[in-house]
Amino acid sequence: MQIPHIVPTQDSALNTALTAVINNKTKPLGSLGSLEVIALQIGLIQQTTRPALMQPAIVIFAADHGVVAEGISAYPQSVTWQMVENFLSEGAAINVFARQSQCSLHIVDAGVNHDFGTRPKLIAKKVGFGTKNFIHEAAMTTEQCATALTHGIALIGGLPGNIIGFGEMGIGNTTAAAAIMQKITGLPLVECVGAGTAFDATRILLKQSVIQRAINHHDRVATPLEILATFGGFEIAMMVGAMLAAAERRMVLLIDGFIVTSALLIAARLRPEILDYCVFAHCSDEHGHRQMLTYLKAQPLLQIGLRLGEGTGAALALPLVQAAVAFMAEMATFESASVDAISPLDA
Ligand SMILES: Cc1cc2ncn([C@H]3O[C@H](COP(=O)(O)O)[C@@H](O)[C@H]3O)c2cc1C
Ligand SMILES: O=C(O)c1cccnc1
Repeated sequence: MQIPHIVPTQDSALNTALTAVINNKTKPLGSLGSLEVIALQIGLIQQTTRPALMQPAIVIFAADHGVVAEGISAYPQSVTWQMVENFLSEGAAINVFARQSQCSLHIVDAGVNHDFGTRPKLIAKKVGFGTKNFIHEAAMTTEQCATALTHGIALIGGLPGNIIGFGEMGIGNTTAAAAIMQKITGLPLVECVGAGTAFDATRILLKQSVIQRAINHHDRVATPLEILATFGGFEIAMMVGAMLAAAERRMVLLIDGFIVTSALLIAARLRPEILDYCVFAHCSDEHGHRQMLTYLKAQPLLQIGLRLGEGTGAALALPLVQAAVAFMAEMATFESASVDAISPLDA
């Protein structure tokens, strides 16, 4: 398997040209805040002073986790496939928000512990019926990890647009994401473990001790791909492949919450240039997400107490990203609108 090659977006001449376009719009300098940062970023990604977003898509990667046997989630594993059914019948939060943001939604079975049969609307990329319990053995084999990455890479070729939001579904995956976070960032485990779907302190303590035992058990695991195969999930590995391929294709990557960002931690360790292509939709209320974002030097767009996943933060932030590109394309300049620009004394 070939890890996609990603080109850094930095280009000082284009940066200057884009900054001039942004600053010539009829507004005080810098007054559109984060939208200006995103407009500049997308101009650099698309290598143009006239960026445009087409056919936005959100892809939900679903899979199950063997570590649920340790009681780390408040919900049973069956919820994963039941929620996939809910996505397919358009009843989940992400269906509502994707409709509202007018983006297409794609659901991938990366490794759910359920036989869905043949379903036209479900993208069947099942690597296995859930991962192994990583407290005893690696969650997946090296081959399964490579297969998941390869499927993720291939999926991107089937998308017509130039912006992709990442979402996930998998009972137990906040435990996998917390383990990945600890291994990649080196932060103390207590900083990495949050409640997930649970709300009782006892379960958080249980999660911490399960992950600590697993980390001790797999004490030689060090490279990003080893970390992914040992502690990850099929949906997380498939997201890593899809993220790398999307950045290679110069798409905008809309990053959702805690689990999606854990996939990005792996992708960024493999290809640091990927961060040039990422827009961070929100800061989740999941304990640990803020620290992950700080580690990646990321500025999230929203902080509205979300802790759901599914790509809901990405769907909600999409209109803001579209607004950034729209103001570049549609706002008048000081010259075209005959508005007096900044006076030379203050310039
Ligand atoms: C009904 C329901 C819908 C969800 N949609 C996303 N998640 C979120 O919660 C799960 C992770 O939390 P934990 O690690 O505690 O199991 C993931 O499936 C995530 O996408 C859901 C969870 C539930 C219960
Ligand atoms: O931040 C997230 O994406 C998240 C948090 C809790 C549960 N599921 C997802």
